[in-house]
Amino acid sequence: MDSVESSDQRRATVSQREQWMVQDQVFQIYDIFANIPHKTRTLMLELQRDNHIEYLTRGLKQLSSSFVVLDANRPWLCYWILHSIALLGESIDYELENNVIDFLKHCQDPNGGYGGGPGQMPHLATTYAAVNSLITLGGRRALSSINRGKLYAFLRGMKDPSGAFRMHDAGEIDVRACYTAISVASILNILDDELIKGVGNYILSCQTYEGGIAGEPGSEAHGGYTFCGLAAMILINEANRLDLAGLLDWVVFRQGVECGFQGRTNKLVDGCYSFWQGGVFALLKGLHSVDGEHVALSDAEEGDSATDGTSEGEDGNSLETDETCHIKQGVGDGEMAPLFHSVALQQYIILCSQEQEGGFRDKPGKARDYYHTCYCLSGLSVCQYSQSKDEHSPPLPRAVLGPYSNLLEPVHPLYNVVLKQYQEAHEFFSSQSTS
Ligand SMILES: CC(C)=CCC/C(C)=C/CC/C(C)=C/COP(=O)(O)OP(=O)(O)O
Ligand SMILES: [Zn+2]
Repeated sequence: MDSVESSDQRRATVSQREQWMVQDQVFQIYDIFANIPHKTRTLMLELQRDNHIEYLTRGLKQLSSSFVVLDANRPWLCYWILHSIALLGESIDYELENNVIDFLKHCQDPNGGYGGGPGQMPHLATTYAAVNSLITLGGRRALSSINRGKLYAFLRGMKDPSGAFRMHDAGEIDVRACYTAISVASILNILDDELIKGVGNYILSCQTYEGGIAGEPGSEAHGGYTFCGLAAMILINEANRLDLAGLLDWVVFRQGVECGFQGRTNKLVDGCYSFWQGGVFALLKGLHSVDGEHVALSDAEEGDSATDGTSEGEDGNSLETDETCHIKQGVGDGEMAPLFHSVALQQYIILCSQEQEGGFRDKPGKARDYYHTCYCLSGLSVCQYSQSKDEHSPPLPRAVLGPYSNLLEPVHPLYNVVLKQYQEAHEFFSSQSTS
C-alpha cells in the first residue's frame, strides 16, 4: 500500500487521523458547552479582556526590557502585541510607548526599511510589522519617525525586473513580499505606478486550480497567501483580474465542521486562519460595495436565499453545535449575504482558542502565543462586523457571540490595523511630502 501511495495521499491519511483527534477535542468542548446551565454558558463565552491585557502588557514590557536580545522577530512581536491591545480598545502608557518608538527607530536602516533588530538587514516583513506598529501607536512622534523617502527607495530596491518583490536583498520572491511592499507603500501614501508595475501579473500567476492563491507559482493555495494576494490586488486596483468566483469557492470550503478555518485542503483548523481566511471574506465584502459595483462574484451570488445555519438561542446569538457551516449564497436584493458562518467562527475562537488566563492559541492542547493572540482577535473583530452595512453602523447584538461587551474595535481589512488608527495615519500622510 505504502509503495503506491503518493505523498499527497500520505499527507491526507495522516491529516485525516489528526483531524479526527482535533474534532474529538473540539466536539467535547462544544458538548460541555451545550450541556451546562445557561448562566455558565454565558460565562464561557466571555472574552477575558483583563487577562488578555495583562498577558499582552507583560509581553511588551519584557520585550521592551530585552530589546537588546538578538533575534529577528521583535518588530513582529511589537505589532502582534500592540495591535491586540488596540483591538481590545486599550492603550499603553507613555513610557512604554516611547520605548517602542525608540526601539523601532533603531531598527530603521539608514537606507530605508526596517530590520528584525538594530543593525539587521532591512526586510519587507519586519518593515510591514514596524510600520503597522507605529501606525497603531499613532501620534506625531510615532508617525514622523518613519523615513518615507528612504522607505520608498528600499521598496524600489526590493523590486525584481519581473515586477514582483523580494523579501530582502537577494531574498526570495513571493506573494507575501508583494503584499507587504504594496501595503506599506499604500498606507504611507507613497504607492506609485513604478511600484505597481508587474505585481498583478505575478499574483495572477500564483492563483491555483483550486481557486486560492499560493506563495509562488506552482505551489499550493494557502489562506495566508490568499489574503496577501487578494489584498495586494485590491490595493493596486486589479482584483477583477483574479478568478474571484473560484477564489470564493475555495475559501468557503476552508471552514470546517469544527467551525474554525483551515489554511489549506486536508489540513487542520487553526485559530490564526480566523483572520487570514476570515479577512478574505471582509475583503470580498468591501469589493462588492465599491461604488455600488458588483465584482465578478456572479456565480456565487446567483443562488437562492439559503439558511446560514444559525439558530437563535436564549442569547439571540447561539448556534446549533451539530450544524456544519452552511454558506448563504445570495439574497437577490443587491445586498451581500453572509458567505461564512461568522457566529460559528466566533465560537471556535472563544471556546477553543481563548486561554482563560489570557492569550489565544492555534487549537486546544497548544500553547498561547502573541501571533495567535493577534490573529484570533483580528479574526474575531472581522466576524463581529461581518454583517454590518458600513464602518459607521455598530454590529447588531446577534452578530456578536457572547455578551455585547465582547465587541472589539473594527479593523481596516486591507492592512489589518484598527480602523481609527488607519484613519489617523491616512490623514497624517496625505498632507506630507516624501522629501
Ligand atoms: C503579512 C504576512 C507576512 C503574511 C504571512 C501569511 C501567512 C500566514 C502565510 C502562511 C505561510 C505558510 C505556508 C504556512 C504553512 O504553515 P504550516 O504547514 O505549519 O500550516 P498549515 O498546516 O496550517 O498549512
Ligand atoms: Zn496558526
